[in-house]
Amino acid sequence: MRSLHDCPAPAKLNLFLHVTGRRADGYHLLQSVFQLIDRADRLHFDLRDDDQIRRTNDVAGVPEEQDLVVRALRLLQAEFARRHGRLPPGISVRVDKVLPMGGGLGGGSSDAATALMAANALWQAGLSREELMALGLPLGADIPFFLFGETAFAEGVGEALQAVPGPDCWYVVIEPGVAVPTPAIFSAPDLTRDSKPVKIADFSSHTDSCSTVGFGKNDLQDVAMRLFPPVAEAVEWLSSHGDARMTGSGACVFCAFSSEDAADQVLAQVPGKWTAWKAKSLKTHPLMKSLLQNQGVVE
Ligand SMILES: C[C@@](CO)(OP(=O)(O)O)[C@H](O)COP(=O)(O)OP(=O)(O)OC[C@H]1O[C@@H](n2ccc(N)nc2=O)[C@H](O)[C@@H]1O
Ligand SMILES: Nc1ncnc2c1ncn2[C@@H]1O[C@H](COP(=O)(O)OP(=O)(O)O)[C@@H](O)[C@H]1O
Repeated sequence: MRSLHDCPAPAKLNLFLHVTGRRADGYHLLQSVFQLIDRADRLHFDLRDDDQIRRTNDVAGVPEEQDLVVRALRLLQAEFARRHGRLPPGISVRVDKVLPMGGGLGGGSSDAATALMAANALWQAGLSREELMALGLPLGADIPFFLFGETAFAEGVGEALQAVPGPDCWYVVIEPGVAVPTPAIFSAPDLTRDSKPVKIADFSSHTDSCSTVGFGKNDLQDVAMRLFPPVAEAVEWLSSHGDARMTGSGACVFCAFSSEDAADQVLAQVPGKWTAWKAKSLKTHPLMKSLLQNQGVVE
């Protein structure tokens, strides 16, 4: 197998996100439920005749050397060399972006996770899911979740993951048109940093219907709304249709619905100044069966 084309890198939503403390190194301790949804970037991988890792297309705002995909592939290539005493062939990768950057949808992290899964299969590198998660974590706190591949209750900085049944919902997502830089939110003096820890069972008892998906809150939302008024505007508008909240450190805002029709009705009313779309919750990562478990990889 020399190629893997059209590999999805799905987005995530943080159904709630609590900041419960701060580590000695300044990173914040979180509790969150990460939900995969069926809106995705698409990545295409081709083995090369040399040993270079190259991105073949332009991605606005992301130079090749900084792309999490390129950096993840180079990390895995070095790990392969450490284990096998030789470099595996290089990879040319094309990254077709659909997910907005700085949107709180985890696009960059998901791209990197998909790249790790694809290269692990193309090189037959044989790393386990846990080994890939450990390799990806230094590049981004959300990368382990995408490799975990199912709805997860996350703690720590997002690396301590436990599977949890998520609600089966349709989501309307609004892109407010700003990119929120994560550091700006975490460094704000008025950020809530002392939310009381919750238990998985507290969340699980709220997952039977989409109207009760509003367990907890997003502690990053008030700061994001203050610093980025378009986020506040989108939250206010969507709140008139349900329990609207921001995902991650923003900027995207979402609301859950129990049917596609209900989502369509709200989507049709979203003011034209915003990009908005609907997405369905995913129980598992679309590459989970084929790549992560190394079963029947499709070329
Ligand atoms: C908060 C989440 C929830 O999913 O937001 P999104 O990125 O998805 O919006 C993520 O955990 C974000 O993780 P990640 O995307 O790796 O954050 P980075 O951009 O590396 O973090 C930028 C900066 O934010 C601060 N930071 C980040 C994560 C964290 N748990 N505590 C922090 O204090 C640190 O100062 C860090 O240097
Ligand atoms: N492949 C990539 N896709 C998106 N962003 C990337 C990528 N590689 C690096 N980045 C950087 O990561 C930042 C965060 O992007 P992203 O993960 O999409 O947002 P968020 O963390 O808010 O969900 C971007 O602003 C960009 O500078």
